[in-house]
Amino acid sequence: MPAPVNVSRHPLIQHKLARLRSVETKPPEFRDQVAEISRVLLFEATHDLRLAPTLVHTPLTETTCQTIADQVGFVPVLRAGLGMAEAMLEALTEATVWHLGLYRDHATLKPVTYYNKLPPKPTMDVGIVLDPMLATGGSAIAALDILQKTGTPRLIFIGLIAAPEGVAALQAAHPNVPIHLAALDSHLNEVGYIVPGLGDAGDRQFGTA
Ligand SMILES: O=P(O)(O)OC[C@H]1O[C@H](OP(=O)(O)OP(=O)(O)O)[C@H](O)[C@@H]1O
Ligand SMILES: O=c1cc[nH]c(=O)[nH]1
Ligand SMILES: [Mg+2]
Repeated sequence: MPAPVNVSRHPLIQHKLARLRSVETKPPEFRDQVAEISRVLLFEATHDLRLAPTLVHTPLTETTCQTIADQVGFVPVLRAGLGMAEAMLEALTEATVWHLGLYRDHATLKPVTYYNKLPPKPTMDVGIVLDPMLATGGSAIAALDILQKTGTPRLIFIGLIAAPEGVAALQAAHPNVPIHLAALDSHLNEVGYIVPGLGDAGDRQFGTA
């Protein structure tokens, strides 16, 4: 049985997705919505990180609190994953960021790697691949293949919008990797775009359309 696919049911996510999808939404607001949705998804996706007891002095007394014991590495898939990583770093400031440059060839729809800042050996307990769009699944699979080779013990994928075709392909290639999403859409169109989707997530964040 593959790891679960979690599609957030949070009303705030639904509300913000409406703005994200709208063709009227310009890059500044688009980036804000990517950031806010990403932070909520991070909270959901990291619900089972390990904790360790830590002694804290409050103004009144000493008390034992819990702090995150797992070392987390974010792997944003450039370009579109960048906004997700920045937002998540604000929530989990101790995380490491491993940039991974992939683009999808327009003719073949296959991913092409152009930048890889991942470590050769495992340095983190949990590696989280970040890419807003899971379309054919080729880019997410390639990112997880590369991350898996580092020997990072626990892997997670967080995306904003997926097509059923991408989810099926990712589950087949990486059955142990949980998938966290804001929305699972209807299908891919004839040129591999998610429908209804939001268009090109990189272009809409950075104003390059
Ligand atoms: O599931 P797939 O079919 O592989 O498609 C998804 C990929 O396409 C987009 O990247 P794009 O190639 O547009 O690069 P960009 O982020 O630089 O715009 C998106 O951010 C994913 O990385
Ligand atoms: O719908 C899609 C598919 C791939 N990449 C995007 O940015 N959007
Ligand atoms: Mg793009």
